[in-house]
Amino acid sequence: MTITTPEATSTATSDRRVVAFSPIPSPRELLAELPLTDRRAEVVARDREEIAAIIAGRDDRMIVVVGPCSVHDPEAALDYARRLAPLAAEYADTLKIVMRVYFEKPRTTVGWKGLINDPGMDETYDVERGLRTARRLLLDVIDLGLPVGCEFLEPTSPQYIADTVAWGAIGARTTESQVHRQLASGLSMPIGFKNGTDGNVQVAIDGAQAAAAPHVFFGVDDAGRGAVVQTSGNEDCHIILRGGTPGPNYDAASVTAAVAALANAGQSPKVMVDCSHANSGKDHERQAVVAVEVANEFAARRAAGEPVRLSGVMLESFIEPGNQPVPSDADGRAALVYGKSVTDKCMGWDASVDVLQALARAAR
Ligand SMILES: O=C[C@H](O)[C@H](O)COP(=O)(O)O
Ligand SMILES: C=C(OP(=O)(O)O)C(=O)O
Repeated sequence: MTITTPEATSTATSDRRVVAFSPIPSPRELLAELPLTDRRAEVVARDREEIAAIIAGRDDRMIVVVGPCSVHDPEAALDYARRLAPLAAEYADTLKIVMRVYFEKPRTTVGWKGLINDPGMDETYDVERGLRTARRLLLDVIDLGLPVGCEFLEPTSPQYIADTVAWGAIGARTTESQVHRQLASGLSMPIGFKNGTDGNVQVAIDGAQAAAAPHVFFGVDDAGRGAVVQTSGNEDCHIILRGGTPGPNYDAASVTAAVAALANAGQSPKVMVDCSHANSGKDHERQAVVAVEVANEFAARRAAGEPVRLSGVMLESFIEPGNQPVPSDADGRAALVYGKSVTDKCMGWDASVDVLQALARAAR
């Protein structure tokens, strides 16, 4: 790899704060090395269609996006996928289970930005290894029969992985960003826009509306060249209620308000509820309470013959409950607890099984 230093490229006014440029393989090269294959492509396309049908109200199952807050150990993530796959098959008549396989973490200020950015959690930022590890894991998860859900954060990273992804999210910190709305307009899978960290739901509705429109913007092509990107717009967008600074927003009044605002904007009057983040007060044990509450509302409305307003839920779940700090040195990395989040607190596996069962019961 040739690292270009600013001395080689800078002028008196450019790159004064850039330390280095480190080239990485083009998307085309990585996809050739780790191909999706026709068989997996069929599976991804079918999963995307099913998820889009639920969002549009043509399929009355519930989407459940469940998995770790972030992937830091691909082995543990695959172990989790092996546990989840049989449940996804068992509940397939009522739930469309999608595994959260999140590689890009938006930070409130600074912190570890995820496996693609720093796969060793050692500040070596081996992005090439991160991309390769991420893509390998995505293919392995698909091979277990699970659809994959990712948050898209870096505007060019989707070129390396998006062909494998059945559902995507734009996070609370970027939902108002034009760059991310443009990106979503060209992505091939359904996309959920989170409400803002301040609790503003309208920005998510605006995001979904902006992403449904065609856009022209700067990007890179699959050879990694700078390119003008023209998109046709993504009609399969929806909003995700994740709570905010003022508190949770999964209660009936908040959902009613969001559904009314969606109808006003001409969008599908259905919401996904993120049971974690500000809806749980970042308390992983509260996620189960939130999930059961929203699922009961789902069941009650359906039983009363009223329109169902919930298209899905999101859960942060891993093998062990809680979280642990991102290690700061090699000793810390060696002492990491297997299957435990290094970002937000997650429900442990046993609690997750109970919640999935409760959701399936409610949806039935
Ligand atoms: O979901 C993960 C976190 O909530 C998000 O990345 C923000 O994390 P931070 O506030 O710890 O930076
Ligand atoms: C960062 C996340 O959520 P939010 O954008 O809602 O904070 C996440 O789901 O990992």
